[in-house]
Amino acid sequence: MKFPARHWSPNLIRTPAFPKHARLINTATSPGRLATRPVTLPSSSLSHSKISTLKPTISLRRALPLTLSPSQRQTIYALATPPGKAGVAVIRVSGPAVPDVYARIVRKVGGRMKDLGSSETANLPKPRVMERAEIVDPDTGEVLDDGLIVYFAAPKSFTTEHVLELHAHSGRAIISSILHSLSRITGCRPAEPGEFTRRAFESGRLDLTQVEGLKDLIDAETSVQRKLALRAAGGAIRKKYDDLRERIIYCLAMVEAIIDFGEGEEIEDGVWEKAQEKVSELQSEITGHLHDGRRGEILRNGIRLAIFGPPNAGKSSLLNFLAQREAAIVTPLPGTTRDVLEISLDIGGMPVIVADTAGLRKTSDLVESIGIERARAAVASADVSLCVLSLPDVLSGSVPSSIKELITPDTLLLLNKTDLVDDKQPKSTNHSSALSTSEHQWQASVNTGTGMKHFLDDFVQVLRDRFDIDGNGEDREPLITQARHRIHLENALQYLDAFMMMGPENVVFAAEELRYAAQEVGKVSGAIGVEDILDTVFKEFCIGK
Ligand SMILES: Nc1nc2c(ncn2[C@@H]2O[C@H](COP(=O)(O)OP(=O)(O)OP(=O)(O)O)[C@@H](O)[C@H]2O)c(=O)[nH]1
Ligand SMILES: [K+]
Ligand SMILES: [Mg+2]
Repeated sequence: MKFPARHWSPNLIRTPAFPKHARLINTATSPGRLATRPVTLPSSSLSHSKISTLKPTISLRRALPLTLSPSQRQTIYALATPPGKAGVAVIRVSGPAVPDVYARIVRKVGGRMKDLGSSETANLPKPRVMERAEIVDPDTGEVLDDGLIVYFAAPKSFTTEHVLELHAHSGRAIISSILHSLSRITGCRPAEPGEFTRRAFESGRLDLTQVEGLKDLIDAETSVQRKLALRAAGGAIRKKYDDLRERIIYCLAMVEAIIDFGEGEEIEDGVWEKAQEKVSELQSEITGHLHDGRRGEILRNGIRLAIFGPPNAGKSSLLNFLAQREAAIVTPLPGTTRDVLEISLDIGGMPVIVADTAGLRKTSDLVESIGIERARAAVASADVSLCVLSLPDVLSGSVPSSIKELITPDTLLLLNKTDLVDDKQPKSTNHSSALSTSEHQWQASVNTGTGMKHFLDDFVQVLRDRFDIDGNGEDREPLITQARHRIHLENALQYLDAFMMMGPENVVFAAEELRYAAQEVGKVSGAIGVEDILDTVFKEFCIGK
């Protein structure tokens, strides 16, 4: 079979914005879209075993969006700890002017006064060793604070540049005098939000999933979030995306071998089929990740739990019990709660955003009816819903059907006010088929506390099971923890789908699909440097990180 000459193929690429409707553009007139380098193949005939050593046209190395060489860069500084009165404040300085900064504003306690103003004569301290030092005004030599300093020599630092950390006492006047001193040293300027981390990324020390993990680690409020973030920051997620990308590139290498040599001529038959087989494996794997019930994203952002039910069932009382404070108004008047009240809680180590809602009933009150609409919307958008009913109402069959309709097998059901039932034995609610559909139900009394410990323990376990928190093993760890990852994986899948629809006669276009798929996966880790992705990721950071 003859294939078109391939020399034009790198110039013809499709705009990723329209994956379904191919549009060909020329990279010669649209520079920077896709860089490819030619395949170097051994001149002898190829066999399957040799294909694995092929160098495909996408570099496996991280594309560095570095624009300035380290020596051209400015030195940045920022307060790395929260501002305010505290024992210690850390001011971080990173960049080529660090030796100068050290020479001019650090003075060893008990040591000789240094020749202020000359970096040439600066004796930089031993890296990674904390030293007691005075921090002084660079012009007057006035002592600003007595603290500690630690120096990290390039490239063994977070940013891979020279880094100096000044550990001072955290007080407003001390911090501002040190920052002001730094501003007077040539080449130094205040850091932008996330700029230290951005330098770490640009130097290849961190990839984007690690950057996001770092941000999440700082923001983590529960142990589940911390574990998830630590895994990302440690590079476990990066490894998985790198692996996916390398496997796509392996398929691309096979397809490119066909383009260059033509099946049946110099390479064995069946290479096309082999590539299709591998791509189909990738398709189902990615589909599996996309159908993860948004576990990673939910655990990262918080499980949305909606409490709903008829008026006076004790929904707000339950919210207050979970929050351990009087967060919501509780009165004997039905229709007390009108708006959705959301509280973020740590429940059994999990981040849960609990929403208390207005009791559902027919009403002519305008405000209440808006509240009820919002309640329904909250239930519809929740990850987990918990229906509270009063047990006496259930036993007397007075639960309205409009509420029973909302109860599905996934709905958690708390039958409250057991204290109002004479016989304290748990009651069978089997006579109400709507209620028995719920797989998880408890009987308790929020007011007296009877049954509440059991409810809470069980409830935590249901959440842990539902979000697979105790599941062991790498495979159980969610791969997608950000909406951004999902978008890139969905795009990659579309390109793989497009590849699978092509026959060997379209081998050149098929290769392009794989190239795009690899590129999409690469965007997750930042292996493909796309400015707008970088800006979105880094703008979420605060200054000093
Ligand atoms: N006896 C008894 N009363 C309870 C129990 N739980 C809540 N109550 C009472 O039931 C009344 C209504 O409680 P709320 O928590 O305001 O009920 P709600 O479901 O939020 O009501 P709305 O906001 O009006 O829809 C209050 O007087 C509570 O003290 C319970 O376990 N036993
Ligand atoms: K009430
Ligand atoms: Mg209420």
